[in-house]
Amino acid sequence: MIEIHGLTIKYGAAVAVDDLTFAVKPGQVTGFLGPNGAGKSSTMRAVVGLEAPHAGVALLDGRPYGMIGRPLEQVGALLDASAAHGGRTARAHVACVARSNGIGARRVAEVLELVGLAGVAGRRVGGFSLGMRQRLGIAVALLGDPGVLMFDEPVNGLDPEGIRWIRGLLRTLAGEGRTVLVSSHLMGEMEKTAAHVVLIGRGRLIEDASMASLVGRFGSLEDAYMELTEASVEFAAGGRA
Ligand SMILES: Nc1ncnc2c1ncn2[C@@H]1O[C@H](COP(=O)(O)OP(=O)(O)OP(=O)(O)O)[C@@H](O)[C@H]1O
Repeated sequence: MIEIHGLTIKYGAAVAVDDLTFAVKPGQVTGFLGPNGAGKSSTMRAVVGLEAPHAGVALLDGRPYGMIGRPLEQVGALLDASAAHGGRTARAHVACVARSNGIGARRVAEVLELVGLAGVAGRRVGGFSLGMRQRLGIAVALLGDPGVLMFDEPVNGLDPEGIRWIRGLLRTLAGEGRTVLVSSHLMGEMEKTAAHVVLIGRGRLIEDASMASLVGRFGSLEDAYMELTEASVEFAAGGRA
């Protein structure tokens, strides 16, 4: 379970996340949606201690990230697919993270197989496509077999097979009773994947509802999104139709 209570994150004078409160429950995929700059990544970063909130807290199963032992076994996160060192091989990258968390070589091979990179594990990450890097980031997120998983725009750069694979993976992870939070701008894909939606705009909560209720009210997730975010879009090319 992820609990966000009154979370406020500022960058200088700019408020990126503004008194945000919501909970992400285990056993279902929760889509984390909102326009560019809404504060999704900042919120996810706060959950894993990469942002110091101005106010409020982000809790993992009741405790802040800094208070949990063996963090990789509690929470896995894909936040930035470009985070891996380009000069390392995929296997070396995952093994390096594994070693520093007391995780053995067998699990390294397992997660590389799971994300479809076993055949290229000896290649340098610098030569990987965006989709391959996403898969590598997902491998690292899964390394500790954590109960909480966060994926920031994981389908970016993935081919259709990869997008379908992610959909199945997220559903399977949630079906195993894990807490799964995933951000995306692809409404059609989210409608197929998530059972619950947290929608934010300008750092504030707009909607926290089941997918079924949103689709029931608006006809589709895209229509729900367009209507509910109308007042919160900061960047719209040529104005909004
Ligand atoms: N390190 C930073 N320094 C300054 N401002 C930042 C920083 N990170 C994010 N911001 C600002 O905070 C706001 C929220 O950004 P954030 O990346 O959390 O939004 P997002 O919802 O993930 O957006 P997107 O959908 O475009 O990825 C934006 O206005 C952004 O410019």
